[in-house]
Amino acid sequence: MSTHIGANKGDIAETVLMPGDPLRAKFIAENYLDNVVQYSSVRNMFGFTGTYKGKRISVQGSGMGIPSLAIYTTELIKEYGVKTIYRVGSCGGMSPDVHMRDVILGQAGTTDSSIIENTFGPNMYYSPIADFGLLDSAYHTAEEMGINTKVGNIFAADRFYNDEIDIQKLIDYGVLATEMETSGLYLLAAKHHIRALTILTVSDHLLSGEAMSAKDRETSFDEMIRLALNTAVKNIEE
Ligand SMILES: O=P(O)(O)O[C@H]1O[C@H](CO)[C@@H](O)[C@H]1O
Ligand SMILES: O=c1cc[nH]c(=O)[nH]1
Repeated sequence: MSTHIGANKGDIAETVLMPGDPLRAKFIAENYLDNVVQYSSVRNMFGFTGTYKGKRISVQGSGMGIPSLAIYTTELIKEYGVKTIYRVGSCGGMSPDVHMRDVILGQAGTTDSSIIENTFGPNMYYSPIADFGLLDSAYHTAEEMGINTKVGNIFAADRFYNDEIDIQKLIDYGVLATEMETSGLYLLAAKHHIRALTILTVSDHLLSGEAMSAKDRETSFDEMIRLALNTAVKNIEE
């Protein structure tokens, strides 16, 4: 067991899908994986291992925000040997070019989180980016599956509710959508030399004010989940 994950060594696959919502983790495990075993319920941040198309895959909730994601990501890597993480999240569309239910591949993570500065110190503006191999693979897998994707910069916000930030400036600079984890995931992936990719579904739109229900955020992201799983099986080596 690690501090926040109630699994034994070997219980967790080298490839992990990581939604923020632990109930989305449960939904993915129950509806998409075979031979499922729940390895953790610590803090109700559920984790499961099963198979998809014969390949071993785990699903682990990360919670909301970079501090929570960083706990699970670090323990998955350091305690359980995880090598590849796909974040499967909801997001708020920012750009007029993205619409409700669009699937977005996070090429890079902009953030107002302190994680960059508390890693590199002041005056070093490190750019956390996706693993290019996974990004390329997910993009082409989506094409094969007939899923239209948008690819670009994601804003990982430190606060969900923040009326003090210049959202319009981020939109003007091409940021597609906002969520709360991608920059932290990509930074930690770089630190620990693992692969990571964020795949998102637009659940809200900041320009139109449209918003999905909590139940839809838990259960209605079929395209994103199948894309993540199909990309994952292509990138598992054994
Ligand atoms: O749907 P998940 O994966 O939790 O992601 C988004 O939803 C949460 C906010 O509602 C934040 O975690 C944000 O990043
Ligand atoms: O607007 C949104 C929607 C989902 N997740 C976020 O973090 N922000």
